[in-house]
Amino acid sequence: MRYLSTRGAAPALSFEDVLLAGLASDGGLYVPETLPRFSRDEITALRGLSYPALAERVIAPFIAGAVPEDDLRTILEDCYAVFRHGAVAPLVQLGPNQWVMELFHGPTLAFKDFALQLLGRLLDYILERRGEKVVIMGATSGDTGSAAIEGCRRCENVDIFILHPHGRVSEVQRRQMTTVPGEGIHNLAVEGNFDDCQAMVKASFGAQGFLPDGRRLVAVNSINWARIMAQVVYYFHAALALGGPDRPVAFSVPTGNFGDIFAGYLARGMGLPVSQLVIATNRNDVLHRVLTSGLYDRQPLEASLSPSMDITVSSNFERLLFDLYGRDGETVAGLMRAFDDGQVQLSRNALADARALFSSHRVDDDGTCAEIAGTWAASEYLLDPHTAIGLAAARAASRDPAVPMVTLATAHPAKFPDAVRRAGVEREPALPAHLADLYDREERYTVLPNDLAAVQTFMADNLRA
Ligand SMILES: Cc1ncc(COP(=O)(O)O)c(C=O)c1O
Ligand SMILES: N[C@@H](CCOP(=O)(O)O)C(=O)O
Repeated sequence: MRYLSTRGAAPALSFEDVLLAGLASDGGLYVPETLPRFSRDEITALRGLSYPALAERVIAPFIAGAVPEDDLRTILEDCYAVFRHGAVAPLVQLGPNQWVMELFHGPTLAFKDFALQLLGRLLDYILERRGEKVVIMGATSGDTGSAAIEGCRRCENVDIFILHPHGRVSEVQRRQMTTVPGEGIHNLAVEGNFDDCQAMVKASFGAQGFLPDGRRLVAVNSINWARIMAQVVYYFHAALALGGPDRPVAFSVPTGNFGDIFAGYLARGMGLPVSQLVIATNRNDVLHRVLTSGLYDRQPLEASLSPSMDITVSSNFERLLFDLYGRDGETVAGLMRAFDDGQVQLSRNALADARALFSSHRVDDDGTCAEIAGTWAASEYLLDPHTAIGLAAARAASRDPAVPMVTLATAHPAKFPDAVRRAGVEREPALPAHLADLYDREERYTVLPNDLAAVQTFMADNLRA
């Protein structure tokens, strides 16, 4: 299996090199040259497998022998053993054919653990084999940061630098990142927003000369292909649990960087009968606007009750554009240049194809609170604000009522107690036991100006030997 850059001008790489590369040297994102395809019988044969065994079957074609079978099995078993629910990703029914898949039973209480537990272990394994040290640089609007730190903190061969927008993540999210002890772990609170942090990460991948000793950056954001690959698995898990492949399943996905829903798009491309993919956005609705009008444009970022989705430059949309434009890297590079300058108008064909693949819905803060309150009143089920957006979009979507609709529950409500309170729900969401003393732990982070040179200087000065 080889991986191609969406901008067509970087060399094709193997899985191992893609894992370590993050962003392609031409600024593009890596995607597999061909998508593995499972027949209906092959999907049927996946029924009843444990989560790690299912993960092994789904991702083995992408890893393509970079990790020997037995080692991959051990890695996957270790990854999902740390989840606090026997089903790993349990499904909860909230109404007729209305389900949520709880993706928040990992160590940091968000869906990011599914991929970052794996990414950390794969990195550890491969860096040890190569005898190499790397520098992890990531941007977070709240959840990727703690999941990356938790997934990678035991890796001997990495220093970790996570940029978050100062004052724009929830207190629980911040404490989850900043209370993890470790000499090689650095949290940088940037006086800007998530887009600024993400732009600094991408710029740094493009010019890594600021790092001493020829060290290289590795990405933990969903620009790293391994993140997306791991997220494909839970679409299979849900569909198989609800009667697939004999029955189609629909998904509603709270969306920001377009990584999670892109994994669903890939699952469909791999043969899973996915009848519908609903893009659920908050007020930062670039993806809803592009599907509505075809105009992919940059708008100012606004803070919302769902801070993890406060993103206006949606990285993985580029991976979809690559497919929508016939996998023509030069065209995608041109589109991304135009987007960087302000806006892109999708062609009539690309827009029609995008609309055939996805529907979309925008939910503002009032709609988020109404969904949290309504679901609590109807079912005594507590939603976090991101999942609430997904569920509100699932209810609003025009759909076949005979097809199960699964909303991805991307975070635990205890990460966002303020939003739950604002929704008028009196039940205080409790943190699980392993985080019960989170507010007593000592925090460590550095506030930096919204300035690339300041961030890069801090990184270079604080690398371990
Ligand atoms: C809780 C939560 N829900 C939804 C999302 C959106 O996921 P994606 O960026 O993959 O679209 C994020 C972060 O990205 C998140 O942290
Ligand atoms: N919502 C994310 C933002 C980063 O997205 P990623 O999936 O590309 O890592 C977060 O919580 O940090």
